[in-house]
Parts: sequence; C-alpha cells; structure tokens
Amino acid sequence: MTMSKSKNFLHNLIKPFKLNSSREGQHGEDLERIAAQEQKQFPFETLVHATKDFHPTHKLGEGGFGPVYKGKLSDGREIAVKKLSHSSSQGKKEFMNEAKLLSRVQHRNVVTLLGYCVHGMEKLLVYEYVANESLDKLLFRSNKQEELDWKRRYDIISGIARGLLYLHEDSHNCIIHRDIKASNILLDDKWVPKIADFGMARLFPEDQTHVNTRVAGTNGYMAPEYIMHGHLSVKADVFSFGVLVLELISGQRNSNFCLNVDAHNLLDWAYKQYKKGKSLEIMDTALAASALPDQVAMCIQIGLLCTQGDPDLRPKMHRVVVMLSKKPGSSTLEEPTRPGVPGSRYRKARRPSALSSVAGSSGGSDSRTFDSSSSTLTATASSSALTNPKFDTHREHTAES
Ligand SMILES: Nc1ncnc2c1ncn2[C@@H]1O[C@H](COP(=O)(O)OP(=O)(O)OP(=O)(O)O)[C@@H](O)[C@H]1O
Repeated sequence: MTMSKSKNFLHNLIKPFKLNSSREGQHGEDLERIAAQEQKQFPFETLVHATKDFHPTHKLGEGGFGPVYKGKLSDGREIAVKKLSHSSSQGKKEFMNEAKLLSRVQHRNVVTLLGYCVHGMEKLLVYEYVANESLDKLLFRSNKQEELDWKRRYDIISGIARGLLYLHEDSHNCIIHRDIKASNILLDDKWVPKIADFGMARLFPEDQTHVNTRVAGTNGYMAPEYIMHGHLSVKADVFSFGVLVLELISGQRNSNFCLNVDAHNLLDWAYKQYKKGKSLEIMDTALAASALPDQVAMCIQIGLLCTQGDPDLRPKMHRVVVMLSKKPGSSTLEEPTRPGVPGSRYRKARRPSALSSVAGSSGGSDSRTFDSSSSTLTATASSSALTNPKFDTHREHTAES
C-alpha cells in the first residue's frame, strides 16, 4: 500500500467516529451525543424480547427495589433488567433525567447502567450482566470460600475502594451509595468487583405519603451517626466499606455475628484483638494457606480506621486507596479508635405517624423509617442532598435511640 493510500484508508476508518473539520465536526459530535443518549432509552419490546417476557426462569433474584431478570439483546449482549416496584410517585421525566445522568457513570468497579425504560407505570433499569455471583453468596452462603483466596479478597477490597472513590469524588457528581454491603458487590468472570445499586435514591426518591419498604441501608453496615441522627456524608459509605473489609477478612457477617468470643459484634471483636496485638486471629481459616500476614494485618487496621465511631476520624476513600496501595509496613498508619456500634436497636418499628412528622418537618427532603419485617432500614434524602458532597442533614429524630 502506498503512503497516500494508507492515509486515505485510515481517514475513512476514523471518519464515522470522529469528524474533524470545525463546523461539520461540531454538528457531527452533537448528533453523536444525541444518538448516544437516545440509545440509553430501551424500547419496552426490546426488554420483553430479551427476557422472554420476564419469564420466571430468567429471574436472577429480587431485592428491595423489585425483581431482576437476565436477558440477552439481539446484538448478543447479556443484560440484567431491574423492574422497579411501583411504590414511588416520581414522575416519568424526573426518572428519565436521573437515569440518563446515572448512565454516564462509568468505572471498572461500578456496574454499568446501560439505560432505562419507562412503559406506562413500569420503570425499568438495564444493567450490564455481571457473570459471577454476588459477594455475599460466595462469602457467606456457599462452600466456595476457598475460591476466595487472599489475593482475590485483597483485589476485591482494592477494587471496591477505587469504585467508591470514583462515586464520591470522580464521577460527574458526588454519589453517596448508602447501601454498601456484600450483596451489592457483584463479581465478574475475572473476579473484578462491581458496585451495584448506586444512585438508587436518586432514581427512586421516597414518596412521602407512602410508608415504603425499600432498602437504603442495611443493619450491620450503617454508620451510627447516620442511623441515630440522620447525618449523611461520604463517611457513612466509608463506615460500610470498613465493615465489608472486616467481613472479607474474617468470613463472618457483622449483622448476625455469632462466634463464641468475648465481643458483641465483628467490629468489637476485631478491635479487641487488634488492641491485644492479635488482629490476625480474626482471619478466616479458609485463608490460612494463601494469606500474606502483613497485608492482612494492614487491611484489618484499615477496616478499623474506616469503622471508627467518630466520622471525622474515618479516612476519606482517597486516603483508603493510598493506604491500600502501600507496601505493608512501609508507612505507619494511624491508630484506630473504638469502632462505632452499628445500630441494631432500631429494630423496633417506628409508628407511621412519627415518620410523617419527620418527613413533614424536613420540607419533604429527608425521611427515615424502619421496615420491621426485614433487617433493613429505609432512609432517603433528596437528590440534591445526594449530589452535594457537603450534604449533612442533622435533625432531632423521633425514634427511640
Ligand atoms: N447487573 C447484574 N448482573 C447479574 N446479576 C445481577 C445484576 N444486578 C442484580 N443481580 C442479581 O439480582 C439479584 C437481586 O439484586 P438486587 O440488587 O435487586 O437485590 P439485592 O442486592 O439482593 O438486595 P437489596 O435490594 O437489599 O440490595 C441478586 O441476586 C443479584 O445478584
């Protein structure tokens, strides 16, 4: 091929993707952008076809927001379709705006939201399908713990930390996840962790007239200041992340901790062992062969730093990522203070009247209630609050504390 021929060839190859000349280029880019946005909206028929009419055999499971179905698009891409339950009164336009915004969130450690669909009363979200199981199934509900060797667990901890850092600081807005837990971490076929369910509060704001049961926080993972006073900041996610780190290392759930040891919960146990200089004793026996003791000890210390009772003392995710990237022992980490007590005493249901008075007094932007039928707490804040890094709601709460 001659030089000019190969130049032409390259130009033609690039042309459909990039138009360079100024006005034509601008126009082309606009069209591209519009087309890209349009593609985020899936026709309902496409999703019906992809999931074989939401056939029960395609159902992957059901969470607090509704059922999730596996599907396959005609181009071969595998998808997970989340059918949102009907309990929110959010308008179609608002939902579409939020979904469009969230489908711009792109990170290796965050599940990609491919798009959305509104069809009559139905609101659906279309995600990339993540092939492996969720972390809780592997860690707590299978006999595959051995497959999660130390290197995998360490990579999972680092991946989740990077995904959270992205949501907090690097995405177009600060997104506080508020429900970081093992079942919201999906693993792909290469064991890469992906944070799922991000931004759900934006997509599904609370309907103030409805005592809903949707999930925005889970016992055992929620920061004490969030449960007790409604203080919501990135540090609430840092707390949940710390719990997850200690769960990954110990193989024990924090929420129904039942080891016969002198401790109330996993955090308490980890802290006591740490103070005695025996932190490695909390390590999952399934890690015995693969663990790098110094690295495990460093991660326990990071987990404890993240779960400290005082949110101001907890590191931000940026600092966590830096700490995780260090060689164990190469720098001194801070000494963790006492961990916060996850507030399972909120198990008592609050009266709906108390709920509406809280919601009412807030000007409608924030409410909290507890669904006594599950182990989850519902707590939502307005979208503006969720996107504002400085958001910190402090209100006298009416629940027994
Ligand atoms: N993108 C996805 N790819 C593969 N499976 C998925 C995907 N999203 C969700 N799932 C599966 O669908 C099921 C339900 O997920 P969902 O996130 O709705 O609820 P959950 O995390 O189990 O509970 P909760 O609503 O309390 O967080 C889970 O088993 C999850 O593993």
